[in-house]
Amino acid sequence: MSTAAPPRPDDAPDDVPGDVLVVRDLVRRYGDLTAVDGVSFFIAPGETYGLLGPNGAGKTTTISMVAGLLAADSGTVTVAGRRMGPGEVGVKAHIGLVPQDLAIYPELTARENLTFFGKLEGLRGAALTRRVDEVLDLVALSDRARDATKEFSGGMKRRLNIGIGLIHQPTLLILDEPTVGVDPQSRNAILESVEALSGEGMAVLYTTHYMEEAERLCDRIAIVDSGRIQAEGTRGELITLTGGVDTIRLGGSGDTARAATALRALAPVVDVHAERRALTLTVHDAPTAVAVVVTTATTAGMALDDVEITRPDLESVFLHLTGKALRD
Ligand SMILES: Nc1ncnc2c1ncn2[C@@H]1O[C@H](COP(=O)(O)OP(=O)(O)OP(=O)(O)O)[C@@H](O)[C@H]1O
Repeated sequence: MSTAAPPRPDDAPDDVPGDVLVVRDLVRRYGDLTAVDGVSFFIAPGETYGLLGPNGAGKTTTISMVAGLLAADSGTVTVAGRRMGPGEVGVKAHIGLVPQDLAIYPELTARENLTFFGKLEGLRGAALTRRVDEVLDLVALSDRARDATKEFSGGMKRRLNIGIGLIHQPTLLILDEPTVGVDPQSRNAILESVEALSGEGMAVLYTTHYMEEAERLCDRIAIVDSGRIQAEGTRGELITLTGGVDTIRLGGSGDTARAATALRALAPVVDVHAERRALTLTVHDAPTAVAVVVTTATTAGMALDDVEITRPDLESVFLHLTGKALRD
């Protein structure tokens, strides 16, 4: 299905000194399955980088290797200039990992949980209290700080889980599908927290299978499938891979055949598909072209009752690159 060449294949990333994370040629096999198959990317300070792909694409396996929880079969991970390797405690101190599974104590309050994990990270006294307050604020749980977390909603527990990952002020925050199964209010709070952290200069590695989240949060996005980065870039760069054409659907009655002929002659129009009561056009830059399209169709004798513009999104990019839908 894929026709366009990906802008950045899995060869060496064009990282620069000062990048928070540099991943080169990571490979991880489980028996015959290559779960991660030569993944390379980098993240600059203040950048949010997304791994967008369906379940089983290899996202969790990749971040487990980045966080030093899982050994790679080959490839390297460098965080804040230091190579991840066995026993590399110094490197791990730069990383805040927020796993999919919750790691909180239900009998403790939110504040007690954060204090406990803060102590594990070596924080004490006033610095610890100050950091716990900051984190409670960041994940929007200040007003529930004294409540036992067993009473929290799933979304609030997720937010606390993120707070725990942040307690030691990591340079790199890794979030593994942090909004799966949470209520819309918590989801929004999570997305706002990530935006705030990024605004403060934190580098974020964000995995998701939600296109909308990748589009909203990520400066650059890697489209991941079958253990490989199929394409990488900004949202705009990725969308050009689909050919960059939009769709305008004209619904109505009248002389659709004559309208189709007139529309085909317009410069922005790539193709016209005619049905009895509708025309579907592929066009360049639909928002600009729509006025002349409507005028031309009307002048040719079509009475319009509906005009709909569809622009390609990351879902279209994924489909274009892999031949599959992002969500089954
Ligand atoms: N411990 C393991 N043993 C065997 N196979 C595994 C193991 N962990 C992951 N896999 C396989 O590796 C592939 C990638 O899994 P991974 O969890 O990294 O994907 P993912 O993109 O994070 O998806 P999900 O969001 O569902 O976790 C899948 O085919 C999965 O079944």
